[in-house]
Amino acid sequence: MELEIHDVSKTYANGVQALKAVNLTIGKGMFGLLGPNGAGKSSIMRTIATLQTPDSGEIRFDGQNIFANPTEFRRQLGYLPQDFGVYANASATDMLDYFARLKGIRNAKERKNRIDELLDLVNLTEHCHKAVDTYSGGMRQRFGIAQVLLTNPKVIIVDEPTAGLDPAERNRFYSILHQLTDSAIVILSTHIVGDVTNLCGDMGILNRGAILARGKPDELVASIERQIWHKSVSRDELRQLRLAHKVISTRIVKGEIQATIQSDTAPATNFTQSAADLEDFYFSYVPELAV
Ligand SMILES: Nc1ncnc2c1ncn2[C@@H]1O[C@H](COP(=O)(O)OP(=O)(O)OP(=O)(O)O)[C@@H](O)[C@H]1O
Repeated sequence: MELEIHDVSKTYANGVQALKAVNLTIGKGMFGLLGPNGAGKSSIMRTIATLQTPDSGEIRFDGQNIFANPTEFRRQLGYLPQDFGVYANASATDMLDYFARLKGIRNAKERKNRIDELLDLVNLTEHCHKAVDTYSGGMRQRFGIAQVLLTNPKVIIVDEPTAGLDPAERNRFYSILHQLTDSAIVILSTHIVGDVTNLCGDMGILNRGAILARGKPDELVASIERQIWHKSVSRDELRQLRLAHKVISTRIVKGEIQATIQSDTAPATNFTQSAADLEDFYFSYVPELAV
């Protein structure tokens, strides 16, 4: 099972070049597409979902160009967009039944069994008769996943699914996604580094429409090991540091500014070396805006 994205570029009518020759080959399991707001994550997700065509380049699933027969590819696809609408007052069961019919599951018993199974998977059985538009954000996202899974898709795309979820709901959502990775390609787009750390065996960093880094999270972190240094600094010191060093991020820790620097050697005395993590790797490619 393989999804190959070759040299995919897209410029919108307003002149914004959202994708610049994106190349990615994605296999079974959870792939994290990490990038800041406006990086182009939704653009690549919508393109894979065949909702928009690239200006140039090609996307192949198991060797077949997905745009040659989009209807056929969509049968194997589950797409959870960033914002998906729900019908006022309809219960989860009724909506899933409606979508299952639309997707061609004609046998009523088969539909009921599949819906019961999915409601159980996403822990919504006890709420299945309540109107979906009264659900919390986390419940809605779990409902969205149930909807996506109705037809056992082989390629599942989830666009920033954990934005706005509280930590408990986020964990719950992770554990549902995790259960899908044995049998499908799952592409998760997110700007939350922790989502990728916790879930993904493979990842890419997208910024300004281009893939900046690609690999297994552990290996990417290992590539900057021993290069990460911290120090608490004043705003003036921070300004000076930026002139001479690669300050990749700053954080307020106990009311003080803690600067993180990437360097092969100690930048100066009083810096503490620390173990690198995925957030450091991310910021080494996508520097945060100066505070
Ligand atoms: N339909 C569109 N028409 C014109 N410009 C668009 C369109 N969709 C996205 N863009 C622009 O393309 C760029 C990439 O947007 P995209 O939504 O793909 O990024 P993103 O990484 O998903 O961001 P976010 O995390 O904010 O959703 C942005 O500059 C955005 O304003």
